[in-house]
Amino acid sequence: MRAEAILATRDLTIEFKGFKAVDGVSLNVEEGTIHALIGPNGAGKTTCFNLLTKFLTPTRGAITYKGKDITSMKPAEIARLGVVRSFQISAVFPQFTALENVRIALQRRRGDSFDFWRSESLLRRYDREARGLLEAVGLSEYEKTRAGALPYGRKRALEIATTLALDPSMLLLDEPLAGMGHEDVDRMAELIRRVSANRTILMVEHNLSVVASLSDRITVLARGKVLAEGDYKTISGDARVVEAYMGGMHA
Ligand SMILES: Nc1ncnc2c1ncn2[C@@H]1O[C@H](COP(=O)(O)OP(=O)(O)OP(=O)(O)O)[C@@H](O)[C@H]1O
Repeated sequence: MRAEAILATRDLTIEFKGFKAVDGVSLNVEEGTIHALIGPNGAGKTTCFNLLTKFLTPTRGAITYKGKDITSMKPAEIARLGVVRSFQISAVFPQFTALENVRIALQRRRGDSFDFWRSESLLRRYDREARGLLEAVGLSEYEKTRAGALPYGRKRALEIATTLALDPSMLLLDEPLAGMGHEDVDRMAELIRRVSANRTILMVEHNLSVVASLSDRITVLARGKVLAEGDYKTISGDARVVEAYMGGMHA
């Protein structure tokens, strides 16, 4: 039996001066799954992602989260509902340590004041939870390292930790593996799998082998439209998908 759609779009469309970058997309992301959005360059993945995360406003169509219409909400409003975009929203402060960054994110979730220079004792209360999150993303040994000094892959893991600090029920990941070497790719893929427990994940990702191993469901976009949808076996055996990727793939 199929799970319920937690995030859904209907006829989602955005036009830039008459050009439809996303054209009539209807998506159903099921609760508790890892759902990937893939497609050749220029397919409309980033634009679609920006629509879902409310960084762009659609020309037409609707987006619902848990049955609630979120089409005209702002990123901060959907974050309060539990839909959080990693990387862009979860800014990491380079001058603070990994532990401090997670503490600040926890403080933000609680809505405490930002004047952390005055409230060292208050922040100590978050230490235990922050350490737990650092451990969850494999960064325990880096807790005292300034975020700016972390190696690239570790920095992105820290971004995941600061996002998890907001306790999202749905995590939207924009190319989580971009720019990573093999070792970091494996580590991040494992991390995504781990944090997907009790959560829904939607990710735009170019690394097809990781998409294949992680995703429960994949939507293939091409020229702004949904070309195919299904598990990896289904979409990789679809001649239209193979054709759309020819010449445009960078996995
Ligand atoms: N603000 C904009 N104004 C005009 N055209 C845009 C705008 N944003 C995106 N486009 C166009 O929409 C199309 C889809 O772009 P988008 O970046 O969403 O594709 P993508 O699938 O994410 O590509 P890539 O894999 O290269 O990142 C492209 O042709 C792009 O040039």
